[in-house]
Amino acid sequence: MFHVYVADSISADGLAPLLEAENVRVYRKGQDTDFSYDKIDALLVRSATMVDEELLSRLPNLKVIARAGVGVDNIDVSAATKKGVVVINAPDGNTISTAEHTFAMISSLVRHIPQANINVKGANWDRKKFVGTELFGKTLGIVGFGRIGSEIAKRAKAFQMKVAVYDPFLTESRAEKLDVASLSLDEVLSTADIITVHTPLTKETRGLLNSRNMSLLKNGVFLVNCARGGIIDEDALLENLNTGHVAGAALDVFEVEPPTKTELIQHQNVIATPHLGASTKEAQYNVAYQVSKDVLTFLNGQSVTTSINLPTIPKEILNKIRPFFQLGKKIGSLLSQVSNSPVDEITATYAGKITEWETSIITKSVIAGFLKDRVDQTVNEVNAASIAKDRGINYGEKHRNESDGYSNLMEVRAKGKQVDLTVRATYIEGYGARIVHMNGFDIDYAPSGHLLYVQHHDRPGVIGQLGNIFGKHETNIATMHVGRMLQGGKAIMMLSVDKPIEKDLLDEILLIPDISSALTLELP
Ligand SMILES: NC(=O)c1ccc[n+]([C@@H]2O[C@H](COP(=O)([O-])OP(=O)(O)OC[C@H]3O[C@@H](n4cnc5c(N)ncnc54)[C@H](O)[C@@H]3O)[C@@H](O)[C@H]2O)c1
Ligand SMILES: O=C(O)[C@H](O)COP(=O)(O)O
Repeated sequence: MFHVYVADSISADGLAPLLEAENVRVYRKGQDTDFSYDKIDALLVRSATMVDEELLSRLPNLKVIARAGVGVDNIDVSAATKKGVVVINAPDGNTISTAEHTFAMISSLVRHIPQANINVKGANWDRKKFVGTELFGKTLGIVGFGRIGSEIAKRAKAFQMKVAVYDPFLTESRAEKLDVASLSLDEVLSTADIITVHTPLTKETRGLLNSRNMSLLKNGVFLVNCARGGIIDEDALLENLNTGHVAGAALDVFEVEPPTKTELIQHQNVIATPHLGASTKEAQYNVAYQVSKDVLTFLNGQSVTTSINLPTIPKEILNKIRPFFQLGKKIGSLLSQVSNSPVDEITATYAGKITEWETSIITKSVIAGFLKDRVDQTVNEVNAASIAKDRGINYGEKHRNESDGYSNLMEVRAKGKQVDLTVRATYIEGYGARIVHMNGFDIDYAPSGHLLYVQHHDRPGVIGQLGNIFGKHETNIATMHVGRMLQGGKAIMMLSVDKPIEKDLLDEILLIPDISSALTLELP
């Protein structure tokens, strides 16, 4: 049974996939109290809950954090990553609602609708006080031209506005396709009549509009922030509102929520909403349904494509690489068990069809498999890189053309001062994963279950003696594969058996004169 804790107010209809799943129990904050933090497998939040190191330390069993929305600035993603916790979000479920809210804010701002509404409700009729500005023909500056920014541009076009955009990641072809002028930030600031920001909040975008560059703004400009508090510096904004350089501001988000800067909120030319961009029935259903389905998929052992801290791989490709991903874990574990001295470098080399796909996640699975039994914490492809770094293990990957006749080939080399191990493997559709090479020996075996790895001399009778010992200990040999370089030279053997190999059996095998080493291996 999986335990899911819903920490913020999330649409109950959208939670249906989790609520209806037989292997999941959902606990909602304030409603269900019969749960313990140490059992929670998945945590669902919006922007209210701060998922910091302290909260993470109270959730030792946590596997996934789901943000029912876009912004993950309330989640310490790097702390989650270190703990091997996957972070997912619902990137497009609230795009339309937020774009519509932004446009409602722009219209309200330039026509003073909120102020006029209060005026009329106060039994006044001050028509002269609320003379507005038309949108027609004006330039809308959009800073951050992703999902929401581009939806706003479409709406601005319908109002016959010109659109000037700043986004360092915007390609020329996309700007052309959406018929917007792609400019520098300073150019947007100095030409637009209304400016709206739609970037995530990052260290680069905090204070993106600040006291320095606000001097470039046109006199009488309107500013809008429905993205994240802090992208427009609030102190600089207040100063420019007070001088009248900025004619008005529409704010849905604040540096601190609820906002504490009363002078800014109370300013007669500021209109404000309490972080309502995504607050529609439709958006809330969309984001809740999207993350519920993804959390369920993830808990049931399948991969998801909306992860923040894993490479984003399309589902069809993910299905194709899944066998290699599993094989990567096995190879990592095999190398870890075979190497008896420290490894400080792991290199995965890919050849064949597999090089057409994203291989970085497979390399991370190799590292996770290698580290799994060596560290006292959860290791998976999310935190494998940071754990490897902490342990001084460098890793890398290469692609090469020659695949030794296999349609796909994976080679992993683990090197240290006293160790240099190489394993090659392939995956054959309908047949499964095979290790085809180990440390200079060609071989062919399935890497799973209870195995015995033997290094010996290729002499008559070795296999017979070994078989007798297994028979005496009533341990059935399921498969046996032998590899040698030269007749009568060094050779290796890989046996798979039906149950774990006991110590006294192993000790007897080691007494066979032509066997130089024998190592039991357990693979997933
Ligand atoms: N008010 C709300 O309720 C609400 C709702 C949804 C999203 N949001 C906020 O809006 C943000 C944008 O959402 P989205 O879905 O459009 O995200 P998105 O990822 O599709 O778009 C963000 C864009 O910002 C651009 N960008 C990144 N760094 C930049 C920089 N330094 N300068 C200029 N552009 C930069 C990116 O290239 C990208 O195109 C979210 O991160 C979230 O914080 C707020
Ligand atoms: O990033 C988001 O998705 C929005 O800011 C919405 O936040 P909310 O889920 O708290 O409304």
